[in-house]
Parts: sequence; C-alpha cells; structure tokens
Amino acid sequence: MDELRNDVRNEPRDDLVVRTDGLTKRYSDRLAVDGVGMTVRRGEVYGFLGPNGAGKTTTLRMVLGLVRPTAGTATVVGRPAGAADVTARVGALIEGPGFFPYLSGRDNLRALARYRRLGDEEVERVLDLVDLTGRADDRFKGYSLGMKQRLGVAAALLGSPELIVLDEPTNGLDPAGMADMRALVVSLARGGQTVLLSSHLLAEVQEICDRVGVIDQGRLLRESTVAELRGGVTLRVRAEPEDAAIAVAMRLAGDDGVRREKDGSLDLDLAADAAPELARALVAAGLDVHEISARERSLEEVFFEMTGDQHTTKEKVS
Ligand SMILES: Nc1ncnc2c1ncn2[C@@H]1O[C@H](COP(=O)(O)OP(=O)(O)OP(=O)(O)O)[C@@H](O)[C@H]1O
Repeated sequence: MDELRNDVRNEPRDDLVVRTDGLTKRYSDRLAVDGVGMTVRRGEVYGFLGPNGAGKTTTLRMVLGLVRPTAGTATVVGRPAGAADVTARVGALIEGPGFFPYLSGRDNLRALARYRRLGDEEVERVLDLVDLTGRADDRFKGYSLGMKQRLGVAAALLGSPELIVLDEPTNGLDPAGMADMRALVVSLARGGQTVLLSSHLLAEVQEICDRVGVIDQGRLLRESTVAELRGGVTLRVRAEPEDAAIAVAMRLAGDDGVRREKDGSLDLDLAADAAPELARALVAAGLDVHEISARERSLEEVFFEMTGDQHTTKEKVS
C-alpha cells in the first residue's frame, strides 16, 4: 500500500470505498485530470471541490467507469471502476439525469427499479426520501429543475447502494430544497452509506462534508478533513497605527503568520489563548487597540487562497 498517502497508509483497504492512483484524462491537448490520487472512506460524506472546469465531473465519470482514464486507476468498492459487479453497489447522479419526459416520476423510477429487479416498494421509499411522493404521478416533462434534480437523486438511491456519487446535488434547488438535500445526504452517511459529491458551494461543503478534496486545473491540491483545511482558529486584530500593529503582530505570530484584510484588520496565526499576550504587547507599544477576537477561517477563504482566486479578501504583509 506504499502508493497511498500518509493519512490512509495504515487503513485496511475495505475502509476505502474509492481510491484513485495517478488518475489522468487528456482530451487532445487539454489535461482535464492530472494524476489525481483521492481516497473516500466508508461512511463519510466526501466533498469534491473546485472551480468551473477544474476536472470534477471528469474525475467522477472515471470513478463511475463512464470515461476511460488516459492513465492511472480508480478502484471502487474494492474493484476496478466500471466492473460489472460494481454497478449495483454504486448509485449516481451526474450531469442531468436522463428520464422519459412523458412518463411520471414514479413510472420512470419503476422502469429503473424493474431493470434492477427491485420492487415497487423500493420506488416508494426513495420517492419519500427526496420528498417527491406528492408529485410522483406528474409527468417528468412538467417537473421544475429542482424536482428533476430530486428525482435524479431518488434514482441514485434505488437499492441502497454502498456508494452514492452526486454531481452538484443541490443544483437548481431553492433554499428549502437545498436544506432538505443537505439533511438527506447527512442522514444517508449516518445510516452507513458513503457519499461522494461535487459542489462549488463552499458553505454547503463546509456544513455537510467530513472530508474534502480540492481540485484545480486537473490537480488534487489537497485532501483533508474540513477542520484541518480550515486550519483552526486565528486571531483578528484591529489596532492603530497599522504599521506598528503589523510589527507587533509579526513579532508574535512570525513573518508568515500575519495577513492584512481589506478592512484594515489583521489576521494572525495565533491560538485564541494568545489574545491577552497580544493585547499587552500592543498596549505596551503605545497602540490604540480597537478589537481582538478569535475567528475561524471559512472554507471559502482557504479555497480562494489555495486556488489563487481573485476574490480573496486578504493580502500577505510579509
Ligand atoms: N468530452 C470532453 N472533450 C473535451 N474536453 C473536455 C471534455 N469533458 C471535459 N473537458 C474539459 O476538461 C476540463 C475539465 O472539465 P470538467 O467538466 O471535468 O470540470 P468540472 O470541474 O466538472 O467543471 P464544472 O464545475 O464547470 O462542471 C474542462 O476544461 C473541460 O472543458
């Protein structure tokens, strides 16, 4: 298991529901996915996060065996991706589900269920899970985008697969529908199923995911728990004059441990219990201290720092 990354090196293979090694996809001269090694553990909600065109959907398609990798491997529930005996153990919603427009939602699911030798009661179970029972007899073509999305998720849940892969599951849902979908994803994982989802909604990933893989320009930049990625608590400081405050802050937090926010406050890589020492140092240096508070970085800030997105609100001061 030498090729596994450190954090999962000692885990039994059974605990990894998805594992990719050097997974690569090239479309003519475009490297859509570049050597991705990701690991999804049993029973977790794993968030695959990245800007548009980062390679999320292509990676998920390779994990599902829908696209053949140019190089590398994907192992799903212990078997090569796309192997015939894997498909029944994996449910997926990826880039708009294909349903018969003139059939009702219920009949569409029944057709899928029959093909998989599942009974009608299974159709009713998944309709209820996605809260679509009341509209199940309406034709698919009359569904709103959100209802189509929920029917797609219902189809992915048929047969209670071990792994559920959802590409942007809250796409098209209104705020209440998004909250329902998030609650459903969490409850699936609590019930022992594994969920691999992609999203560009950072707050959503922060709320429901146990671990996150950050992908940009085809490369997996980082894979860790949400808490690790956010890097714990930092101290926010507002004191004047600013230059003197930066000098004091750097003395305590180190040259690389101080960032300046657009509103003029400073963000320091210091634990919350360093606040009194910081206050004393600022006052001893004759500064006016307006604010010292502990704050947690949001996943959004970390993400923009990692992907070098222009929306970042911070600049390094060193
Ligand atoms: N079939 C294809 N042929 C050629 N290029 C493709 C194909 N599929 C994807 N690409 C390219 O590969 C790159 C990654 O695309 P992909 O759809 O995987 O990204 P994504 O992270 O899912 O983006 P989004 O969030 O916008 O859906 C993009 O530059 C895309 O244009």
